[in-house]
Amino acid sequence: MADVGGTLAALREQAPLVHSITNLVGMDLSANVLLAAGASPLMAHAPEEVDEVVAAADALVVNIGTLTSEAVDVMAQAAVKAGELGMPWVLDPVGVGATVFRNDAASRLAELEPAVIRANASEVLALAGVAAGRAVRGVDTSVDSLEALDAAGELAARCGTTVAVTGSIDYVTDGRRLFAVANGVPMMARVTAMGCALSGLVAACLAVCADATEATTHALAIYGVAGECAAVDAEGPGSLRWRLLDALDSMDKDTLQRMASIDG
Ligand SMILES: Nc1ncnc2c1ncn2[C@@H]1O[C@H](COP(=O)(O)OP(=O)(O)O)[C@@H](O)[C@H]1O
Ligand SMILES: Cc1ncsc1CCOP(=O)(O)O
Ligand SMILES: [Mg+2]
Repeated sequence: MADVGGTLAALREQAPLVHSITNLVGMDLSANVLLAAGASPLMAHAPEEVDEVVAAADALVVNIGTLTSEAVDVMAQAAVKAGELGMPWVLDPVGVGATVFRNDAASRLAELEPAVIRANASEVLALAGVAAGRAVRGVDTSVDSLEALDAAGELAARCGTTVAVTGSIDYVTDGRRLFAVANGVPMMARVTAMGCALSGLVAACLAVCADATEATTHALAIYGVAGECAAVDAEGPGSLRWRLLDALDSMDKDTLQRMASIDG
């Protein structure tokens, strides 16, 4: 595997433009995480401009968190255009399993060949179709990431994509290779849109690292290490949120290499 410090350096050197079609809750944090990591965010949702923005961007993230039927069509339009241009894109299927509408939208988008699907464990189980008997009530996971490991592998093989299931340990698999990232702190799950913003960072890393599974693993490690640095002086979720932005901004390569815990 390429080194994680090299991916952070490439982010800062190349400042990839990341087109985000994301939810109303997560837009602000997503844009700020991208900026702090060295990338350049652009949130654009209008069908009239989506093709142009995709053409200008280096990567795309599509997130179904606050969905409307118009938004699903725009997301599909952007994903198809990205596919035509060979540009990598990330699907974040927020809350899949909670409603039929979300299930249909997530399945439709997953068929459009995202380079990466990044989700929590409940969402991976639901999207893989192995969540029978487990009610999904909202956007937060009710199970540990390890419980979704097999489902992640099946989903990756079925969709021909890389799947990242995040949680206490993050797992990244393309159905063949498997990496485990043991960074991050539990309090990250108490800040809304932490996962959404992470999906944007995964897209940014895809733009600077050709191997989608390695790029994703590096994004998770960079974010998890930032979370750990932020947690040192955080008094609660509010200060963790802003401290994470500062930690991303000031992260140095040696600290990242020393703290990154990647197995596989
Ligand atoms: N219990 C935990 N311990 C360490 N890190 C965690 C924990 N729960 C979530 N995280 C981290 O929080 C970030 C968001 O992941 P997650 O909470 O799974 O996504 P979502 O917000 O989409 O549910 C990831 O970097 C993940 O590693
Ligand atoms: C609370 C909420 N409701 C719809 S989208 C959203 C944000 C979810 O963010 P994350 O999946 O990163 O926790
Ligand atoms: Mg989420």
